[in-house]
Amino acid sequence: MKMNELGLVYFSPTGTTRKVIMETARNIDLKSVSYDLSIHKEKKPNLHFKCNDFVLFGIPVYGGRVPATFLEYFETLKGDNTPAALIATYGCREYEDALLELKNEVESRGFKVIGAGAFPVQHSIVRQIGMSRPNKADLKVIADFGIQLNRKLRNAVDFNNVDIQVPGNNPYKKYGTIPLVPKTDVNLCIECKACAKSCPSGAISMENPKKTDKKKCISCMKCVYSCRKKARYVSNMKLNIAQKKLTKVCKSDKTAEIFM
Ligand SMILES: Cc1cc2nc3c(=O)[nH]c(=O)nc-3n(C[C@H](O)[C@H](O)[C@H](O)COP(=O)(O)O)c2cc1C
Repeated sequence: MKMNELGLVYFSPTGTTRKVIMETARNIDLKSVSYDLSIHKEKKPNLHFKCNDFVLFGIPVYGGRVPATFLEYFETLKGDNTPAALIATYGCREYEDALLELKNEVESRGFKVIGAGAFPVQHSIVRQIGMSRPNKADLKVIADFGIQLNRKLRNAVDFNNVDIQVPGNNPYKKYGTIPLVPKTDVNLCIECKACAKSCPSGAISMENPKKTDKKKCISCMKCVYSCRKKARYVSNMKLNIAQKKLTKVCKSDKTAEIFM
């Protein structure tokens, strides 16, 4: 099949999903165009792809699901029987219904899923879990995923008979609320507004970046990671509770699962 362009459509508040998607893309022989949907946009970009494009969709798993904020951008997403592959990164607990939900969402908008991968990585809330993952060995597995996709694209005449199965249940898990809204240390904050500009859900006030709308915050931790003054933080008490809970259910040595 003569292919055109590689579209990278992803949500990556703390950068891990981006790392995984880039490593995959590096092994696909197509010119790529990135759509980072983890930056709040009042106006949604038109995400229209042709039948000979290839699209990699990348998400972090939130509560066993696709982040709802990412799906808001799907209003303007359209494929034309466009081949696509899915990447879900997760913090070594479980990815539950996330891959199945992502597959159903993209296929209902004109894409044909030809491969998928679930990759355990460092947990963005409790960083001791899966610390420093993806590591060297993980990156090798991720690169190999890209190589397999590239081979599939080169060898196929069409993808009509491809039927990738991924784990998960439908109805999906209910979205839970995570009571971890980062705060601002007013003594460290210099009001540079970097957090407000980069918040994926527009929860931080542009006029007063020390103010966070608790209802809009999705606890993605982007503001905590991106504040150069380290003024954004989650209270130690709440973090300790999360750490205790998550340490029991996460396994830092989980391995990647590839569906081809
Ligand atoms: C709000 C929230 C919910 C999460 N839920 C899960 C989960 O259900 N299972 C899991 O294993 N990891 C979970 N994680 C960890 C992330 O999936 C993981 O750290 C991911 O790689 C972060 O991606 P990013 O660096 O691209 O933002 C969650 C993280 C956040 C912030």
